[in-house]
Amino acid sequence: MSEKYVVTWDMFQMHARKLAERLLPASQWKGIIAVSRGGLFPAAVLARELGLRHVETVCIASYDHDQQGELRVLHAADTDGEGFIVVDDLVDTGNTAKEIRKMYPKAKFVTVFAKPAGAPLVDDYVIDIPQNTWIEQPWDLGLGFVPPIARK
Ligand SMILES: O=P(O)(O)OC[C@H]1O[C@H](OP(=O)(O)OP(=O)(O)O)[C@H](O)[C@@H]1O
Ligand SMILES: Nc1nc2[nH]cnc2c(=O)[nH]1
Ligand SMILES: [Mg+2]
Repeated sequence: MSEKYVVTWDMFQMHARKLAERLLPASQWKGIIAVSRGGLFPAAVLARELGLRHVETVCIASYDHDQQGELRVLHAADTDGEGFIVVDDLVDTGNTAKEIRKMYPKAKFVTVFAKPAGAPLVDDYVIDIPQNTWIEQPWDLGLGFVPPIARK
């Protein structure tokens, strides 16, 4: 990836809240299925904003680099997705989204960020990100010392 897009916690929360607004009225939903792990973060925001307390997970692990695209399902919520919001933090190639759609055909599948290859696979998302850009999520970052510009 040639570019980087750094996301802070407050921007993430702001975008996730915008997603929540588009999921009103909340009464239409039985609950949320978070695509763990990235989807746990927007799921918490949606659950809070929409007053939903039924939160399930689908736990997916990607294989090694030499087996790119292969996914292993470690745990799945037992439903066809009817009345559920399935949420992930982002869609990139769309490989994860394809698998999720097969598992929960009746759910509404949303993400906070979407790159062009994956965007057609989600029902809604908030922020467009170019395909060549790596999204740095706040839970993968930490505060660190930055040396003064003038220091040699
Ligand atoms: O559209 P794709 O190319 O499939 O990529 C999107 C997926 O990649 C990331 O998860 P990752 O597999 O890194 O695992 P994690 O959520 O446990 O960090 C992200 O949270 C999405 O689930
Ligand atoms: N953090 C992060 N995880 C990803 N998984 C697939 N694409 C991305 C990305 O751009 N950022
Ligand atoms: Mg993920």
